[in-house]
Amino acid sequence: MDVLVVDHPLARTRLTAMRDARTDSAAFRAALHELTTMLVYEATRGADVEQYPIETPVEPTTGFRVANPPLLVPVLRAGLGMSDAALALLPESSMGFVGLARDEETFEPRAYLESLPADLTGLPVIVLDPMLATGGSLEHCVRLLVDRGCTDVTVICVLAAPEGLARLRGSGLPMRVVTASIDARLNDKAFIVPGLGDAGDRQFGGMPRF
Ligand SMILES: O=P(O)(O)OC[C@H]1O[C@H](OP(=O)(O)OP(=O)(O)O)[C@H](O)[C@@H]1O
Ligand SMILES: O=c1cc[nH]c(=O)[nH]1
Ligand SMILES: [Mg+2]
Repeated sequence: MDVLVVDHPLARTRLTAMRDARTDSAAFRAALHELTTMLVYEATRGADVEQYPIETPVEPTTGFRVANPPLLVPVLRAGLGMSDAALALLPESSMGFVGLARDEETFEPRAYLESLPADLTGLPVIVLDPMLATGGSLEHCVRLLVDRGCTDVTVICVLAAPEGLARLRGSGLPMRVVTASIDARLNDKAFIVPGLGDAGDRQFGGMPRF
């Protein structure tokens, strides 16, 4: 499983804002939006393009467009904060939605929404979720996609724990991961350390559990 760590200086400053406990929800959402732009930009570097003729005000030339725009799948809630930035860079993309809430006793994901095309054969998919902790949520999500025939999955997250990466690797599911950081470990509540807390709560409110 390929893992790309995007450690561009401007990505690091946005990640720092997200980690900082003093950052309020509005600033957290703004940093996530900007960081997502950078992650999607790097994740799509190898995307196939097709050429088509255009005319500048001066003369005809060759234009380029993404040959097969990916389906974007934010994992609710926290992935919602990445969807606007991804869709802005990939305006021809369509979107699917998966809603998962991790049980904070068992750390297993509970699914509450699955809105995906029935057949994903031949369609690349970009999954958006800021946090890869135990990997249970993203394994569940990627399995939904692979069960629908998808063979080209890119998971974009802000932070990845080594434990989550190992779980995804061990799942044998076809995917690559693009992240801004591989953090040190999980704590005894399965939160990423040093992490940034609960990415859903920091965007949308909620009670701290870490
Ligand atoms: O790798 P895991 O151990 O499965 O944990 C990661 C999941 O936890 C967070 O969502 P959460 O369940 O808190 O839901 P939320 O987005 O509604 O806050 C996060 O956005 C991931 O989906
Ligand atoms: O550190 C973590 C782990 C799971 N979910 C989060 O939002 N943060
Ligand atoms: Mg949460």
